Amino acid sequence: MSDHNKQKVVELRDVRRSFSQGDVRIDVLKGVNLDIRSNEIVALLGPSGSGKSTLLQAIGLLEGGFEGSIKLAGEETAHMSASGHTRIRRELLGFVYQFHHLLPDFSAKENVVMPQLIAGTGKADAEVRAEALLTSLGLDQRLDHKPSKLSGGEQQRVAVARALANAPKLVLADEPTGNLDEATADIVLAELMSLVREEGSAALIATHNERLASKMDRVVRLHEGVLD
Ligand SMILES: Nc1ncnc2c1ncn2[C@@H]1O[C@H](COP(=O)(O)OP(=O)(O)OP(=O)(O)O)[C@@H](O)[C@H]1O
Repeated sequence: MSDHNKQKVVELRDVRRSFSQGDVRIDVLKGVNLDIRSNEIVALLGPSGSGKSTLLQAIGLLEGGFEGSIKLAGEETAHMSASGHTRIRRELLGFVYQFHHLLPDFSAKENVVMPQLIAGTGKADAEVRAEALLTSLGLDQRLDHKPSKLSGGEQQRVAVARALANAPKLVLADEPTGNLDEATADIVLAELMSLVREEGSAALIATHNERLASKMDRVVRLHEGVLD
C-alpha cells in the first residue's frame, strides 16, 4: 500500500484553543492542521508552554473547548456527545503520560488487565494479553509486583503495556520518558516504538528531546500556535 492510500488515523483541520485567565486571553492553538497515517510514529516538539499537552488533550478527547475539525480514524469528533468521546477513547486510543499513573494497589499485570476488562474482554484473554505485553517489555519477572516495588523505567514500561492493552489505533504520549534518566529514556522509548510498530498502531509523542525525536518517523513542531 502506498503512503497516500494508508488510512489516516488523525486529521486535524484548523484546531484552535484559547484560555481565559481573568481579563487575559491566551490563544494557545491558533489553527493546527495535522495528518497522521496508520503505522506512523510522529514526534511533537515545541518549547515549554507552546501547547503540546493541550494538543494531545484535543486529540485524546480529554477536554472540551476546542474549535475546528478533529477526525479520528475517519470519524468527526467535534460535535459528538461525551459518550461518543468515551467510546472513541476506549476503542481507538491509548495514553502514556510523564508519570505512570498506575493503580498503586494493583500488580503490574492487573494494571494491564484492568482496561481490557473495562473494554469488555474476558478475564482469561485479558490476562494472556497482559502477560504477553509485559513479557515483550522484559517484565516477565515483575508481573505480580505492585508499582511501588518497580523502578521508574519498569513503571513506565507497565504504563506502555497498559496503553497498548486494547490494541489502540493511536497511542498519545506526553513526555513518556521525561521522568527517566537518559539511558533508561532511550531504552524505554525504543521499546515503546517497537511495540507500537509490532501492534500496527500509530503514535504521537510529545517530547523536549530532539535526539529522541530524531528516531521517530516524522517530527512536527508547535510554534506560536501552529505546526511548522
Ligand atoms: N486549563 C488551563 N487554563 C488556563 N491556561 C492553560 C490551561 N491549560 C494550559 N494552559 C496554558 O496554555 C499554554 C500551553 O500549555 P501546555 O501545557 O499545552 O504546553 P506544553 O507545550 O505542553 O508545555 P510543557 O512542555 O511545559 O509541558 C500555557 O501557557 C498554559 O499556561
